[in-house]
Amino acid sequence: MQNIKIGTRGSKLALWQAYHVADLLKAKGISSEIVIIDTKGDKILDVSIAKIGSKGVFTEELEDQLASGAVDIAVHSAKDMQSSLPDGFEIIAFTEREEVNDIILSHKSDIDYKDSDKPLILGTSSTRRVATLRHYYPHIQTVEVRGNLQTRISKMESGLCDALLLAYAGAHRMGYDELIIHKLSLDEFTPAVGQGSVAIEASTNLDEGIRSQIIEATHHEATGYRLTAERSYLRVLEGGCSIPVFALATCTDTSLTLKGGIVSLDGVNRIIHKVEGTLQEAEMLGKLLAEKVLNSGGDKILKEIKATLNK
Ligand SMILES: NCc1[nH]cc(CCC(=O)O)c1CC(=O)O
Repeated sequence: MQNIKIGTRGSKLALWQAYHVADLLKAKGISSEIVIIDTKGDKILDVSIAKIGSKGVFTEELEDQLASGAVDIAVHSAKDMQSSLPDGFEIIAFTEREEVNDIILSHKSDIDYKDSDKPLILGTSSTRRVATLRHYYPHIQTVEVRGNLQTRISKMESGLCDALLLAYAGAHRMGYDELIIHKLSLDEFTPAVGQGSVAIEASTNLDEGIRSQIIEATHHEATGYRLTAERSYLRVLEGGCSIPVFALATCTDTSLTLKGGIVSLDGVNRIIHKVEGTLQEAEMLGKLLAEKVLNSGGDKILKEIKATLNK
């Protein structure tokens, strides 16, 4: 087996993910090396992702390297991946998912976000989190904080906000467990599609033997079914990471439950539905959920969101 070249962004979280994949490969006796690639999303730090346009800001440059064969696979946060990949690329594996919750992270341990008498400023850059806060906790003020986790924490320390609203997976992987002061409920803060899993992307021209060995070493089957359902939902909503849609699939050995919906940017309208079926129906369940959400007012919310973001 040749040495697998793993393409990744250079942020600390991206490198954690790449080394995680390298470890999974190594456990099956496959050697690899990590190749760092700069992306547009890494370079443009002063414009919100929602404004750059989410399509491929973190993936385009990686795909160029996959296409040229300079790297064999690219590793991404599954959450940051478009629901439909450009022709010639595919996700070949999803690693076992981490806990999917959103969390509040702060040096101040006395933050009670449910107490509407206490002013609170939360830093986040996700439209889903902002809209969800407006829906459940309208007393909380939000401020946009971008950049990697280390940058966000230093912005918080310099007083931009009291706390950060983040994914548990990223905070945990970066070693910030001690600063996690609240774990948010999955019913309120239903996560973004794919949150907590690492996706492995390849060119459709990747050698079949190499491809199957990589899958064998890294793919987690239950996570795969869950993300297939969630991503199928996202594909219909055409939601990149800038649109506040959310979905979370859970599964047993045979069955799959998919809950998800959409929330208006002002937080006023939040629609959520649940569908159930077998693991093999994952793709169909995503479409079924999308149909339910769109038919119960989601179509109107989606239209409003797109009109606002395109302004
Ligand atoms: N959008 C940025 C991003 N992409 C993946 C993670 C965290 C790790 C994960 O959810 O897989 C984060 C940070 C965050 O949302 O707090």
